[in-house]
Amino acid sequence: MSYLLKNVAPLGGAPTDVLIDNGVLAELGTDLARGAAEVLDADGLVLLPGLVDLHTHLREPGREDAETIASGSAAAALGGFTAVHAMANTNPVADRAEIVEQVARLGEYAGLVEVRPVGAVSAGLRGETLAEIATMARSAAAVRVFSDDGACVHDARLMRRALEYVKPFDAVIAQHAQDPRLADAAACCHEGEVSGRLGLPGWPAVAEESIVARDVMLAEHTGSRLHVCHVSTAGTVEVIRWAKARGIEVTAEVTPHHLLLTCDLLAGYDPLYKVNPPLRPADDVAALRAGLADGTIDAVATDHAPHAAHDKDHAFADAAFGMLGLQTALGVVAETMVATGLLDWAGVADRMSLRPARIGRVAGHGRPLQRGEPANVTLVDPAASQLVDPDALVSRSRNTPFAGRTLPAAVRATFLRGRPTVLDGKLVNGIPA
Ligand SMILES: NC(=O)N[C@@H](CC(=O)O)C(=O)O
Repeated sequence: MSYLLKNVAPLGGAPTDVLIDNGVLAELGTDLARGAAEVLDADGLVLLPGLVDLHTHLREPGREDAETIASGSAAAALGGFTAVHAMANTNPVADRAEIVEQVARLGEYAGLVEVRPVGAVSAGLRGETLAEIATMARSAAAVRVFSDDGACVHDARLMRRALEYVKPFDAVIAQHAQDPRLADAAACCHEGEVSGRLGLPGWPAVAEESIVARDVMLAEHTGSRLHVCHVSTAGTVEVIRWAKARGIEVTAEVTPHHLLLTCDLLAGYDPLYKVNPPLRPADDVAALRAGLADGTIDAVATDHAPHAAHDKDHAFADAAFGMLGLQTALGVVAETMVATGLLDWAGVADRMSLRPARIGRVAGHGRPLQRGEPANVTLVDPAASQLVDPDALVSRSRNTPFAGRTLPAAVRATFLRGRPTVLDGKLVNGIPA
């Protein structure tokens, strides 16, 4: 099947026609002949390289009540993604070849996005001994991102070893930066005025910043690649800016929710706003936006963290950490970065596709929109808007913090290797069972 996108704006630039044929962008130009292709009127639509998420919790194996690889893949495709990285904090933990290979295989069966498994850094995410990094890197899943996300690799010696170990595989350590000695187990919100007012134990910003400062020095010492997950404070942005200026190989991501929401939302003790790292004050949000705009923060990553109602609907202190993100990410970025003039659509493509694909070494994704490139692309209507209705999301969970908000822009179509997974804003093959 081939598709002719009529009058589409690649990266928001001048309108042109794009022919998708044989899995690739076969032709770009004005007034292309339709031939046997199905024509999609793309007037006013922006063509982006398919979005790539560095940080997705798909919950399979182990918590299929909250999400499966198929349901999470469907949410991703509807959100405009063509590749996602499945975090390792599953049950069993993805700390060896059999598990990462199974995750990749289930992703292929679902066939909606490329599912790139993340391997654990430490065995069982316990932070004591290294996981089977080499066998995961050499396995059929060819893991290139390793992370204990949900837990910090807090032991400096283990972190140093992990950085050294991944280097020959050109892989990266994605660190959940949070010193467990500074952010104790009971902490559940930003430490500051808000934690005092609500009477909740808080996480100080320095628990994140001190680990990032240490890790960039370890990355410099080892000459390895470090990636900082979900940056949440202005101080972390400063440390990364300094490290990059020094030539250290560090990259970083920010989540959509940290770009939009502040800890003021916690006033009603609604557990939907409970997330790790926590929502921060407005000054931090402004610094995160500025850091993403100037490229200090390389990527937007969703940290899509589905939780079943029986884990999330509790008193604030007892509820699970995490928020859905895949289906709302682009809208939140459009609101916080495009509508504010901080990024144009080419900038969105860079932060949500090109750079994350490069960081994760995801072949065939995050490529320039040029003839011959794999047709992993998404069509966005920048003039549309979407009302977030939790019941309309295809995730198995409902824990979106954006319910009732109207977000700008809407994904109209997503193509994976030339095949549409989403058309007219709907899954081509319906919602997976
Ligand atoms: N980001 C989150 O709030 N939750 C994550 C893991 C984590 O605690 O970081 C999850 O797996 O639910």
